[in-house]
Amino acid sequence: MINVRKMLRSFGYAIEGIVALFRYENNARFHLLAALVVVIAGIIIGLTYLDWVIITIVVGGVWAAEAFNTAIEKLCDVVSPSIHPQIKAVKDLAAAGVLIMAITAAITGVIIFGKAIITSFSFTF
Ligand SMILES: Nc1ncnc2c1ncn2[C@@H]1O[C@H](COP(=O)(O)OP(=O)(O)OP(=O)(O)O)[C@@H](O)[C@H]1O
Repeated sequence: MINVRKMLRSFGYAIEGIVALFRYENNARFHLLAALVVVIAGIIIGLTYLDWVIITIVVGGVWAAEAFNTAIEKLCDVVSPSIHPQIKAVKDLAAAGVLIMAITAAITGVIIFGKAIITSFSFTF
């Protein structure tokens, strides 16, 4: 049996996590702002249906990576508040995950917006 009440409670905790992520985490706020700029630019330039699907997946990926990274950082700070080489490795790897996803998003953006700009230019001339 699926316990719907338990599912709704878990959903509420996840929403609390999203609110905390964007309220307190500087990098997450930057990624939120970046996504906003992308959406505005996408509307202005008139991206296609498929472009929006890809951008949605990539933006969601960056935010999710940021959430996992923040969770790992917080866990590390509880487990080992003092300096430890393994904690450094864990935090650096978690941060690498975000960077990899952010670079992927940036490359995706260049490809999608590059194509859209070239297409609109070839219409103008
Ligand atoms: N306990 C620790 N032991 C060893 N190195 C650490 C430790 N805590 C942090 N570091 C090093 O400092 C880097 C930054 O860690 P920190 O927890 O300050 O993350 P941050 O990216 O600055 O995020 P935030 O600003 O949200 O705290 C880590 O990637 C790691 O290299």
